[in-house]
Amino acid sequence: MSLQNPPVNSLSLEFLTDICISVEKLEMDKTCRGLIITSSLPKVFSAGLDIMEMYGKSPERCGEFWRAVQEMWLKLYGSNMVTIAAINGSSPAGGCLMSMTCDYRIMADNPRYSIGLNETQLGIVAPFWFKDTMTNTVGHRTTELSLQLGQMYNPAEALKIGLVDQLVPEDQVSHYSHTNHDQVTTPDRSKSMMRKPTIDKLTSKREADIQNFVSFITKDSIQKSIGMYLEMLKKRKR
Ligand SMILES: CC/C=C\C/C=C\C/C=C\CC/C=C/CC(=O)SCCNC(=O)CCNC(=O)[C@H](O)C(C)(C)COP(=O)(O)OP(=O)(O)OC[C@H]1O[C@@H](n2cnc3c(N)ncnc32)[C@H](O)[C@@H]1OP(=O)(O)O
Repeated sequence: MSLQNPPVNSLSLEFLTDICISVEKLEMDKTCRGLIITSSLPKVFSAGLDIMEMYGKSPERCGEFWRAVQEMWLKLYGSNMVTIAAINGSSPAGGCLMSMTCDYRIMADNPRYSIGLNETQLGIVAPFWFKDTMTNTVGHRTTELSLQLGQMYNPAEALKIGLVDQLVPEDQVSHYSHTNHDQVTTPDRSKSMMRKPTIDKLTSKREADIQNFVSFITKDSIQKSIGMYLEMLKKRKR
């Protein structure tokens, strides 16, 4: 599955819906045992959630958006396929979350790329299931430090903390993700045994999580920080 939503593969409601439909189709295809997620765009795996979906939108629309974010996570984290993230560019926040849902992460060894949960930098708190996914990937202490600082990691740092499993030359990410994943076997009951408690936690709190998100994101103070962050993103470009 090659992500293609220019300019930066931000996860809008529409794009998330497309991703969910694609994963569902593959999941039902009995001939398909594995899924490699990568990006068709240069330099960016995914810029994470589309910030425009969280800025100036109605509570109803925000709720619909958040349900789609949850659905993407539930489908990928609970997938019965072998899943590999071929991270061929930067992958902040929701992009990092998406790659952490996979069984194995291969990243391009380019120091200009970064990956991590940077929500703190936007003035928001990472939702509990983002935190749980990271804890399951890199452990409690690293997650605590990482979330408090909104830390982004270059590929070497990401490998060191176990946020990615393998670094490969940039032009070989696709090759390695198709051929070099002996460490990942066909998902059996171990995968669901390891992930089920985390999945059940969100499933049982899904509606409350949507309500929390909507009331948090529509607050004036949060809207103001998101607006400032958007300005910063645009200025940084000039
Ligand atoms: C108390 C708590 C109670 C309850 C808690 C409940 C809920 C918690 C609340 C909220 C949780 C919300 C979770 C959010 C997770 C996210 O994923 S937020 C998104 C975070 N993403 C980012 O910060 C990424 C920002 N982007 C970048 O760093 C760079 O763009 C990137 C490195 C990806 C690529 O760089 P480059 O190739 O140089 O591209 P540009 O920076 O020039 O960008 C091109 C244009 O794209 C626009 N853009 C970039 N990222 C986004 C995005 N995520 N969404 C929308 N638009 C984006 C950028 O502004 C440029 O636009 P322009 O061309 O200027 O119009």
